[in-house]
Amino acid sequence: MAAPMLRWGCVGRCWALACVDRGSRHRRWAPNGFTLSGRRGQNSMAPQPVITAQKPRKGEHEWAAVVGLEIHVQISSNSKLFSGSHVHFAAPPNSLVSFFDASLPGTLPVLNRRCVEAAVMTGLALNCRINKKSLFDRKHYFYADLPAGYQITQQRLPIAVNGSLTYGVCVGNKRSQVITKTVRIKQIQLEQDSGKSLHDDLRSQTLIDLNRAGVGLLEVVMEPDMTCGKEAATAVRELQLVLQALGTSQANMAEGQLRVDANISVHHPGEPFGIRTEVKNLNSTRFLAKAIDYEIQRQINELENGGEILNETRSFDSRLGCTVPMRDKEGKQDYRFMPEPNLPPLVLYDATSLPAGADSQQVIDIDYIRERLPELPSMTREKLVQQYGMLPEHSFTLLNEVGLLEFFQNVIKETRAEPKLVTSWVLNTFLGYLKQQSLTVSESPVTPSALAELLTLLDGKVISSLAAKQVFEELWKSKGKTAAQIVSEKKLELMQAREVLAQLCQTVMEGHPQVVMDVKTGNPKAINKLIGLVRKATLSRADPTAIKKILEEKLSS
Ligand SMILES: Nc1ncnc2c1ncn2[C@@H]1O[C@H](COP(=O)(O)OP(=O)(O)OP(=O)(O)O)[C@@H](O)[C@H]1O
Ligand SMILES: [Mg+2]
Ligand SMILES: [Mg+2]
Repeated sequence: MAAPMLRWGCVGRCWALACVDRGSRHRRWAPNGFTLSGRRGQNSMAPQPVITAQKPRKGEHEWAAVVGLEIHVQISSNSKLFSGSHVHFAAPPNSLVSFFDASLPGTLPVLNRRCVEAAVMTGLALNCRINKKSLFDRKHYFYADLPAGYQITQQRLPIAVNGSLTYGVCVGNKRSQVITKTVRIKQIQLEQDSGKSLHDDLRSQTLIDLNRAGVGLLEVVMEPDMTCGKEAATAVRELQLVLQALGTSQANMAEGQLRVDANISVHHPGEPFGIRTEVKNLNSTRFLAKAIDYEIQRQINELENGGEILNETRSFDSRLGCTVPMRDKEGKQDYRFMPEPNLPPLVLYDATSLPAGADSQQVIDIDYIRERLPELPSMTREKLVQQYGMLPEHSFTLLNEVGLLEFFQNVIKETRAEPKLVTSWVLNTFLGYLKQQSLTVSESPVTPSALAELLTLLDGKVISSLAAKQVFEELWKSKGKTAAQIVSEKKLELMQAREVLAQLCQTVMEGHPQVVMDVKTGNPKAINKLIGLVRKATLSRADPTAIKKILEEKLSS
């Protein structure tokens, strides 16, 4: 059979794949669990819009893709889940290892209260039901960086279940439309991280660093409600913002504090879900989206060619942009789960079950935590829209770019300019410069105070908007100078003196009698030419509205 030709196309609001076989069988894939003919795939969450621009051509069949994520989140805590060892990124190898972390016989786990509180906070923020009783289990597998031969996790009864995460996907030509989606959270479980294996190919050795062994993790397991890389990446970004707002994890993907395993399958709409593959350890949202879209395409391709999908773990090769089978985990693992004998059930309380006179240091009160939850990103965005009249998509950009919201709020605090003007400058000019030079907000040469001063000058009509752009460019180049200094050095103040402007208008009119005649004989648009000439004579330092007013007066007299 000839290899099928794979074609990508953007159908309306999300990328979709059309898989076209030159033979008689044509199939195509539509995002969101919907088929291109509009029927919903199984198990999909709350109604979501059908995303389709074209109907399948005659003879074409459809594919639906299904994506479910397992996310390992490193809990922000000074010490490990069951030992007092410190947690610190990039410490010298094996410098943060207690006897328990190294699984020395006779050592016992002591549960870290902070990790439990973090799990409860995260569960509540993700609308989960918090189990007042949860259990710890041993999950066995053999790997050199797991000295006990098992990981302590919560397989039978996890701490939080049945939640949801709502996220907004920005779509459209200018990403100017926000579609709200929800993914169900199956469960959140507390578990230990493993150590790290460092392979030294030169000496054919594997070195083990146990600093990470026993660090507290939350495994967030999502239901298979997503359908493409973009949705998954956006959901993960939202989760990251939630965790950071709660302070339960720094969720820095580059430092391994948030790692994603993506489960992916494809099926024909109306049929049961297909066999899933699991792409392990994705540590950036960009790679996550790429890996998922590649894997969907690969599976369709495989099935179209008469092949089959194996229930296997794969890894993403970011250099080649493809997924490859992982050699170390072939076949279905038998984890031989068993109850952890050294840890009693974890019991939590709420207002109704809290024993009278309970020592608050000894118990965890779910309601106490719920009442103290900080503001979550969805609320922050809502406030931005209400307080500043901002478009929803702008509130998404402000939160998504690291440090941008704080920058914006500092500018607002220090300027007299209207919030709309600040929003436009921060999101267009400032962010545009950052992107062009691949800089982060914290690396920006322009401080919030400098931009605030510039916008105050613009708002007060001390400078024109054209001059403001010039001042911004100077601010960017000449670190340390204030906007006022640049305005005065470059003589960019708006020309305010009416007599001077009137004189300039008079000179321009006298020099261009034909244009004057055009305006007077019924071509009002010709006045723009005169305005342009006066502005040029003022080196763009005059307010075009003021010029227009003077010219109109003169032309009508
Ligand atoms: N047919 C499917 N297609 C895509 N994703 C699926 C499918 N069925 C289940 N999933 C997703 O696979 C994940 C299963 O995770 P879970 O932790 O329950 O099991 P696991 O992957 O077998 O265990 P482990 O934690 O050892 O990786 C969930 O995120 C779920 O949404
Ligand atoms: Mg799992
Ligand atoms: Mg898994």
